[in-house]
Amino acid sequence: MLQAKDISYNKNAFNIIDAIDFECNQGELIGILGPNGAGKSSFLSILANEFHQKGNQVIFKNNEYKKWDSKELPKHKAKFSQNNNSDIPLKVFDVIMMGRYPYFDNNPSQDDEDAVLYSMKKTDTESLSNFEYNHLSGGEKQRVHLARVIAQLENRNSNKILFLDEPLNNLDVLHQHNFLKYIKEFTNRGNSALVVLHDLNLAAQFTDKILLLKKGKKVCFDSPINVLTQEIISDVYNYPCTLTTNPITNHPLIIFG
Ligand SMILES: Nc1ncnc2c1ncn2[C@@H]1O[C@H](COP(=O)(O)OP(=O)(O)OP(=O)(O)O)[C@@H](O)[C@H]1O
Repeated sequence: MLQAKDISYNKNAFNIIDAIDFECNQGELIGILGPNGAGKSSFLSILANEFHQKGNQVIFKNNEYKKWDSKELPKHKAKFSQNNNSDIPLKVFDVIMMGRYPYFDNNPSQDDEDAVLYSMKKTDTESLSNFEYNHLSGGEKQRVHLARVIAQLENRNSNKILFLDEPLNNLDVLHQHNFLKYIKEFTNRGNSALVVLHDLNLAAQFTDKILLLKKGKKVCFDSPINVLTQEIISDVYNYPCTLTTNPITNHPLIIFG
């Protein structure tokens, strides 16, 4: 559903992304991992059509982005970015409703209201609905923006894609797990998700494949069991680690130190 070939990105003669091939199939939850500065956010932005460079070609559902109708595209793909505006003088409900702007001109329909209610339920933000967004804690603000992107893709289209850049920042353990469970449910319905993560153990538990980056280059792109090895992880992160098996989930469990 998403193909990218030979993707590069340079700024000020610095190779941020260096000739990466990438493919995401329908229904996959792919983790993008790597140390600080590896190029994860930049690569996600290229795949999501936010950063452009001549020669890069990204095909989404058999079409280049430029061939898509600009009003239709936001109903098939949504992106959660790391740096969301932290000062929005609106109630929480209205901030989440921003995700529905592609669907209406002046007044939201019942479908739009339902999509907001659904996304609030999935992010545990229902009780915040009437609160001033600006008064929320960091983790609550994060959940509101996650609700906004969930609401954006709440429609009858099939084969949708979510781009999530560090969606778990500021979330406590309950909300981290609940959000990833929701993303798994979303991909199990035939949609796809690309998620930049720093927590390797959550990546081991929830993703189908991991793209591991270092200094703008692809180190490997494979199933978690093949990527999360002691040799690869201690080398890429430049820190010693031990691999064992999570006794509850049976997924790889990485212990650093
Ligand atoms: N406009 C720019 N000009 C020069 N360098 C840039 C620019 N944008 C990003 N970079 C550099 O590109 C590299 C990759 O940045 P990016 O944000 O994609 O990394 P990341 O893997 O997401 O990092 P982190 O885990 O710290 O969020 C960094 O070294 C960053 O300093």
